Amino acid sequence: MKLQLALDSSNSQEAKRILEKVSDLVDIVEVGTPLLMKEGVKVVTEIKSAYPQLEVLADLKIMDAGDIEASIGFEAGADIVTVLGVAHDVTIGRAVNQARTLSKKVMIDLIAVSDVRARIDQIDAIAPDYCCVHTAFDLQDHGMDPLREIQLVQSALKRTQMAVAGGINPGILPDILAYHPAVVIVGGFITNHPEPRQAALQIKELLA
Ligand SMILES: O=C([C@H](O)CO)[C@H](O)[C@H](O)COP(=O)(O)O
Repeated sequence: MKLQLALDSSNSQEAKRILEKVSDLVDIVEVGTPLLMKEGVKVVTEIKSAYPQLEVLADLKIMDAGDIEASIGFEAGADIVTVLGVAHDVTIGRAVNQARTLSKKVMIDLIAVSDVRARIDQIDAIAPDYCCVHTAFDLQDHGMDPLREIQLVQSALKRTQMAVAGGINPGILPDILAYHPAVVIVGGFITNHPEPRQAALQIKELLA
């Protein structure tokens, strides 16, 4: 099981300071959407060259032009790019083809997919690398319970591995781990913690 650290700060200096403290504890570094929007894909290049041993994910949340936009992330140095599950199948397919050509990976983000039961089979048929059950930032204080969706997705996926994201902390993590996700994505619990390394160690202990 991999730990992905989501760097969602809109300031790359701050994001890099946190990464420096925990880089040995994580498997995948996510250059988050706010950071990409603010500073661009050059941050992906900078992080990949500073930490070549880590996988770097560019959270591009691609919605159209799957091959063109995936290439932008891959050419910047990303090992993985994200594509929205609400995008058309052809968009997902083009991003996945681009990833296959370059020996890279695609993670599909299920954020805002209304009928997950129906959509998950269609996405799995395209065989991206990961499919992420994602509780949106904006819904995290709305009492959302991701476990039903995690169970549904885990039981439906045949060709694709499951990732889980959105407000993950040590309170909910044991319940999530019961469904054996391939990737656990943690952002704010680590990055907003007064001691990010302590927070990451707490998560690592639970993953072990
Ligand atoms: O993808 C994310 C969100 O949509 C903002 O772009 C976050 O990286 C993801 O939710 C993980 O962060 P936390 O919810 O703070 O753990």
